[in-house]
Amino acid sequence: MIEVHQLTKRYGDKTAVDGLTFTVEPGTVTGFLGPNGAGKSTTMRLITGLDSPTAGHARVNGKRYADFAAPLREVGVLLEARAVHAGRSAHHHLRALAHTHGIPRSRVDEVIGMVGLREVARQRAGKFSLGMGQRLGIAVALLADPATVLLDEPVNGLDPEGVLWVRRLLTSLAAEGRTVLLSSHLMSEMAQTAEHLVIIGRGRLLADTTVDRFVREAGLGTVKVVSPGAALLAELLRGPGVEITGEGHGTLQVAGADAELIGTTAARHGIPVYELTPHAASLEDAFMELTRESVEYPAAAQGVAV
Ligand SMILES: Nc1ncnc2c1ncn2[C@@H]1O[C@H](COP(=O)(O)OP(=O)(O)OP(=O)(O)O)[C@@H](O)[C@H]1O
Repeated sequence: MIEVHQLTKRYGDKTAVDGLTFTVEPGTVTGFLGPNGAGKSTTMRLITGLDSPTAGHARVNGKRYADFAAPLREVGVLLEARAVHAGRSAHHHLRALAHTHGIPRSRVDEVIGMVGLREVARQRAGKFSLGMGQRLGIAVALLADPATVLLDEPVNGLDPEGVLWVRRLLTSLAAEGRTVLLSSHLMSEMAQTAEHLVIIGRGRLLADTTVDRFVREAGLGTVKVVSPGAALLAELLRGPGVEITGEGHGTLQVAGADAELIGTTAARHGIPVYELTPHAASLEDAFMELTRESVEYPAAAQGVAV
């Protein structure tokens, strides 16, 4: 389990992490989301002892990272891929790490196989593609078979097969009862991999919830209605919080009312309905809605004063 309590990190005038409190439970993949500059990498660095907090603390399984006798065995970390000596081979790099941490050599071959680098394990890592570098970084994180895994943008540079592989790997690590914290800007990927979400903006906690609940509670879903009585139905449905578009072609897009309410209203007034199709919002829609105010570097919208 990862516990972050009132964690704060200031760099001069800049508060990168601001009184952050959350817990990452074992057994599920937790997605760590936030716009650029929100403080995700800083938080991960604080959890893994690469930086020290200005205030508050972060603990893994009840201990500060610095207090672990063999941290690699407790927490596997992928923060910056390619932090490998370019002249070394993947095999050499992993063997050196295994040697200094008392990990058996057989485990090196095992993780090389797990991450799919067997063919290139003896080549210099400096020649690796971005995706191969990511795979090596993941191999390092898993080398000591840790119970907690933190991965910052692990699918960065991976091809679709690689992305699918990371997804399966992370879900299986969580299913084994491990604690998995994953950051990624790829919302569709996050929606398929993570079960739980911690979302931050400008260093502060914005949401700590499940993916399903987060998307549902964003209330951005719409219902498509096809009816010869569309205009009358729209009139009946209109009210506070209900937004209706697309009238005039017998088709309505209704936001703020669910299919049950729409169907019941139509039935009560004897209006025939040919189609009633709910469209759930995506994680991306819900994320954009939540973080609209917290975007550190907003893109200037064309023709709109910002
Ligand atoms: N060493 C540092 N010195 C000064 N400011 C820093 C330092 N590290 C991070 N920051 C600032 O702290 C804020 C949070 O940065 P961080 O890299 O943690 O965000 P992030 O959520 O990981 O962003 P991204 O999604 O772009 O990777 C940013 O404004 C960044 O410029």
